[in-house]
Amino acid sequence: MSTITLENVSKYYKNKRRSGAGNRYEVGVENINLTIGQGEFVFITGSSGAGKSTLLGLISGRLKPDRGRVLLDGVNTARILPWHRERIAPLFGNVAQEHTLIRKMTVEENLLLAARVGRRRFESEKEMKERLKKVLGLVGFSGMERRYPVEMSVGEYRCVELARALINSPPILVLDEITANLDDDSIWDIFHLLTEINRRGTTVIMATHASRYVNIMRRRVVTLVDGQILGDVQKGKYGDVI
Ligand SMILES: Nc1ncnc2c1ncn2[C@@H]1O[C@H](COP(=O)(O)OP(=O)(O)OP(=O)(O)O)[C@@H](O)[C@H]1O
Repeated sequence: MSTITLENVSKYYKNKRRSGAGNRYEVGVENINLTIGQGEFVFITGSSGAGKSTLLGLISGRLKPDRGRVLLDGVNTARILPWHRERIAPLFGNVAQEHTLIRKMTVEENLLLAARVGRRRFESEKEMKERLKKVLGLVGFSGMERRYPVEMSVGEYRCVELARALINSPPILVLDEITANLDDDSIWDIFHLLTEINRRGTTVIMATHASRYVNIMRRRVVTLVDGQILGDVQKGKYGDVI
């Protein structure tokens, strides 16, 4: 079980566009206080540049806060010694905004690579392949092990990335804009899939612009504006601010 807590967390970037006496730093997020319990389904919303990707990076440990603390089950992740960081990585299954399957590898090769470098210990190659079959079945991709990324639609590609994120059975999924550029049917398929994964106990944290779907799903909605949380509403709607 993993509870994520952010206490007064800020993240700044060096401002590359600075000219003359402008700001030296760009705000990624500022003074974020947020707790997400195991098994929650949370949408992170906000306009472009509001800080969604930064927040997801801080949650999954990809980014380090400049101020404040990120706690996992009460343990400050900054205090975890480098050689113990590998304990954090298996907690998160990530799907990034960019497409990240390896083009020259089949679906099976992509997923097995993630299983081998992931820190979940499979007892045997057989167990790993059984897990591969299971996650491909879950995303509706049974029997497609030999396909290459170029042979897939964007929606199928996203499902395979989800399967890859799930192969090591992480308790938390962190998803950044994974339904961008998908047609309605594919978006629905992914939301149904995520609902099912969440029903089985996995925390789902998802940055999205898909307002229509957020409004239908009625889950917790965290709204960011200029790097700050302006809304955090259970069974919320897109753009709810409190
Ligand atoms: N690597 C970086 N270097 C400099 N500034 C950055 C960097 N990454 C993000 N920023 C800035 O931090 C702010 C928040 O960016 P972030 O990508 O987290 O927003 P976002 O809500 O995910 O946006 P989008 O919906 O466009 O993906 C923006 O002003 C952005 O320009």
